[in-house]
Amino acid sequence: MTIRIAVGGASGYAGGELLRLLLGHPEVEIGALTAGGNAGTALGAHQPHLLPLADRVLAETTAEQLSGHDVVFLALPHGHSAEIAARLGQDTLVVDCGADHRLENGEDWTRWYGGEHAGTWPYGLPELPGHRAKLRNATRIAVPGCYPTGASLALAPALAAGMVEPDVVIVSVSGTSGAGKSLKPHLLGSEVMGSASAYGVGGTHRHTPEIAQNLGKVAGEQVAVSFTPVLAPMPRGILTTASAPLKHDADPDEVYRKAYADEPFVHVLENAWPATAATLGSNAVQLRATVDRDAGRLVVVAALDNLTKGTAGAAVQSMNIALGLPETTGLSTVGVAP
Ligand SMILES: NC(=O)C1=CN([C@@H]2O[C@H](COP(=O)(O)OP(=O)(O)OC[C@H]3O[C@@H](n4cnc5c(N)ncnc54)[C@H](OP(=O)(O)O)[C@@H]3O)[C@@H](O)[C@H]2O)C=CC1
Ligand SMILES: CC(=O)N[C@@H](CCC(=O)OP(=O)(O)O)C(=O)O
Repeated sequence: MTIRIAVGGASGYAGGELLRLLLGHPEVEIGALTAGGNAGTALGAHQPHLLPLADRVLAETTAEQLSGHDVVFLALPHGHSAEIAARLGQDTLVVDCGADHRLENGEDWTRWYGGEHAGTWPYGLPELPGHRAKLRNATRIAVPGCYPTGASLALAPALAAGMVEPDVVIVSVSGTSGAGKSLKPHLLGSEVMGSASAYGVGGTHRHTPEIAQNLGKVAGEQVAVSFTPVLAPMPRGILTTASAPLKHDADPDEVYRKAYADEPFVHVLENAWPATAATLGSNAVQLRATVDRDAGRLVVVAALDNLTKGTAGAAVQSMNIALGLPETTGLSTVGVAP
């Protein structure tokens, strides 16, 4: 079977990671590649690591350019996917790496992103209960945000087991590629190098409602989420530390190992603590949970690559499920270290 794919936003970080993974996918043929202002230039000028595609010329991001493919990946800024998807038939699988279709509550969307909600699509985090089944045969998929992936996988097993109170604290350290390629004042090299800085402090980051949505479903009740993102001087990776008050005593190793026993991409570590370097370029999430007895809290640490499992890897994994391919096709769990 040859799956013809197109990538909207191929010059960006998420688009580049999608193409890196898709070049290694045995069932895929790469069709149209599009961009915004960089349309008309060669992909090699933006993605020098994607040598086999270096001479491809980027087209404008329009539904016409993206139509005629089996799968269209959209790695565009927020707000661009609904209009394009509406003009691609339901026989095309559209996988949106942006946030437009992740939230279920339209009021949440308007509060956190502004404007009208474009609707909710099946959510590309199959490791959360109930999601894998909804991805099978889906024709529209919303890829999770990079922070919600680590935070949700870190806390879901404990909340599902009733082990902790629905009142969680999450601090996630992210590499700079999480912010995309466009120039942002706080991301100038001289501001970022040699310094770690918190942002979106005080419950103001737009991933907070997405995390609360995921955890609330697992817990079966509303979960209070305090989330603080931290920018760190590294290109890729997210290290999340999550904690919650213990409700009853249980062995976290057992709870977490059981929850993820059949998951090919979630690795519950036994001897080491998760580190971002070990997940670079891989679709793996490393996790480990423990109990801080003096504080009466569960503490979980999770590491992933924001561009792989945090975006493009989740997109390819979700495509595999939707098309009935083995879920791990074209995806590696081998990282790069040191
Ligand atoms: N980076 C990450 O870790 C994650 C990113 N995402 C999401 O993926 C999407 C892409 O992010 P990322 O790759 O980081 O961003 P980048 O800024 O690196 O890339 C954006 C891409 O979109 C194109 N683009 C920009 N404006 C327009 C426009 N008006 N019309 C058409 N195309 C346009 C750009 O083309 P050009 O080069 O011509 O400007 C580029 O190809 C976003 O929605 C982001 O939120 C999700 C999870 C994690
Ligand atoms: C380091 C950094 O800036 N990270 C981004 C999160 C990127 C992400 O997951 O993107 P979505 O916009 O698709 O939700 C941020 O905090 O906005």
